Amino acid sequence: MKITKAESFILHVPITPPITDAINVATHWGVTGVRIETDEGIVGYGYTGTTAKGDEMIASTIDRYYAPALIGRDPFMVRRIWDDLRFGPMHWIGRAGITHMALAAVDVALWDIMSKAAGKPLWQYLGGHKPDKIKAYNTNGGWLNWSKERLIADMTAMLEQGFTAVKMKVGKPDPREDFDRVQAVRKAIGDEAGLMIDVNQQWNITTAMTWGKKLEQFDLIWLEEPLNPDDIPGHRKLADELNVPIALGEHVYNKYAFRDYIAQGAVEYVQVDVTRVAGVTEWLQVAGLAAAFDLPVCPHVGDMGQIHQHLVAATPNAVMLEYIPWIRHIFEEPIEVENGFYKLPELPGASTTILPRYFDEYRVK
Ligand SMILES: O=C(NO)[C@H](O)[C@H](O)[C@H](O)CO
Ligand SMILES: [Mg+2]
Repeated sequence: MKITKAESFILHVPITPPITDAINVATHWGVTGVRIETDEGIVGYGYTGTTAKGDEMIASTIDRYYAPALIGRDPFMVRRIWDDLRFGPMHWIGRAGITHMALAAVDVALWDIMSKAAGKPLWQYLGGHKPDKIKAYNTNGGWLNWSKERLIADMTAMLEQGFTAVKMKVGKPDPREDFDRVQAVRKAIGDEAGLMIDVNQQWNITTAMTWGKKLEQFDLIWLEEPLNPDDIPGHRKLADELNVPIALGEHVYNKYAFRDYIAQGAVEYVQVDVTRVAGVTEWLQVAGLAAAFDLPVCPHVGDMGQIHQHLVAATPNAVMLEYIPWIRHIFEEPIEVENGFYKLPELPGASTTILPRYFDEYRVK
């Protein structure tokens, strides 16, 4: 099989109503990726996820440097192609961020093509582990711009829909407000429901130690991204001294950085995201690294779950998956959560095929 064409795309899908966390304001989700055609008529789609900023830099990396290098290549040589692009001209200007996310999009498209050619959903092409469903937790009712009343209403509604765990954002200017909101949510949802909190990197070590300790009483599943993602020693200190597991990974870009976090005992839930590391090829390596340390993988959903549902279904130490439904409607086979569990996709491929009408409607480039 040979690649005959590779062209980037940028879609901006509205988020209604807009949401905030401690460091992001998102009015649209950026679906920036690549559509790859082959001489056997199989078309692959791969993409990375943004808050609809910087997409043009990712797209131009694909069009100017990655696409020309793909023409004529066999998609099944995916790992050789990964090395060639990773250590190509873009290596000099970036081993993370823009150039790495552009490679993620290309790599996902190649795994989409290979599994389509095999007539299998990616989770079966990789070798299935969970036979029919994977556990979900819902983030889409816990945003930092939600009023306390809306927070409580959404959290209880999501649990009534069958979710057994929900996540809320903290990181307000005054941590006492965070404490009050977490206390109110825990009171409203009862002691049985699972609850995670996500700081989105807003605290320093002093705030994290002080308020992490105070929040222990609410029996949290994890404390997510409490500090700057480059502060490994700080997260190690929190992992040692707080009685709540530390979760992070959505801002960790490659297997070496995950190695440092894992080897230094600075992470307990590994949230490796296929759209932030360079695709399926690198995601599998990080999941294997976590497995060697008996750590659970719970991916962040920069892809909004379409690809990660496959990866979690194929990975023994992947225990559950975040659910945010902002863009599911644009896909040929949208993620489907029923009674708190993702139903596994059946169509061949990585569930990245975008419906033409939405491709046109949301395309900005
Ligand atoms: O932190 C997260 N999940 O754990 C969310 O991805 C972000 O809050 C949203 O994407 C908004 O940028
Ligand atoms: Mg997060």
